[in-house]
Amino acid sequence: MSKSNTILYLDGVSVSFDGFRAINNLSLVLDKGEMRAIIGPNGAGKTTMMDIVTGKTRPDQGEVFFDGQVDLTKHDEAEIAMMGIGRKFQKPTVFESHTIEENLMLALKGPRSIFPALFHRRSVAEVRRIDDILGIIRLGDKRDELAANLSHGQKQWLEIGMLLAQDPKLLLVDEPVAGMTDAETEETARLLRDIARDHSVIVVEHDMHFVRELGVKVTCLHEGSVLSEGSLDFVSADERVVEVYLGR
Ligand SMILES: Nc1ncnc2c1ncn2[C@@H]1O[C@H](COP(=O)(O)OP(=O)(O)OP(=O)(O)O)[C@@H](O)[C@H]1O
Repeated sequence: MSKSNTILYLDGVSVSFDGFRAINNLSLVLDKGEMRAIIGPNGAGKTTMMDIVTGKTRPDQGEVFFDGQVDLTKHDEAEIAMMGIGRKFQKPTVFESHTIEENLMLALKGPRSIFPALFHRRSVAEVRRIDDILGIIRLGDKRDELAANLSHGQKQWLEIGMLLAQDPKLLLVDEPVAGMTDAETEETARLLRDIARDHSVIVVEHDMHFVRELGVKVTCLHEGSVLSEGSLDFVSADERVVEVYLGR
């Protein structure tokens, strides 16, 4: 299969830990601009797959390409992040004692130290970029509030905003709606759909109501490989998916 027009291309990828194959001949292709939902039971290999993409774990075998041509197995975590793969872990890690705007400024500045990031004069371009991100993450009216005062769901949105501030091409988002209210969950689906208009996105999630709201192609992983792939209706009707995951 051709890699051109793909943002992520995994073919025949395997990785073992102490002889146990956590990822087993996994092939998964994400087109440029696509948003994909990844589902599957505990231990299916979802986190390990993301660890391989971000360079945290090296595969024993297989091809892992980003943006059609970059061989990710030849790069380390820091290089991969710089190339434009951003990852959001499940637990929000915002700077609680800083305002929403300061959190976004820190993210815009990336690896620079906190002091200059917070106290240098904001350029017009930076202010505009922060305005855009605040709009996308539904926190436009909370700019000067402390992050500590946000709800759990809003903290998740802020962290997604911090990811956007680094201008990634591909976002990996791990269980974004765990612990959110129903209203926040639905808003998160809309928010990610907005982001997916100009980014490629992979969302790992167990909440099937949320996955339905995303309205994208679904991949179900099981024992380190793809068990089923297609629309949510197709995947949920797959007896093997019902047996190992949905029917539980
Ligand atoms: N560093 C490691 N050392 C040993 N085993 C590991 C390691 N990382 C993952 N595993 C094993 O690999 C398998 C896949 O784990 P992984 O965390 O990728 O699954 P997951 O689909 O993300 O599950 P969950 O939904 O619970 O997050 C599991 O059996 C896990 O115990």
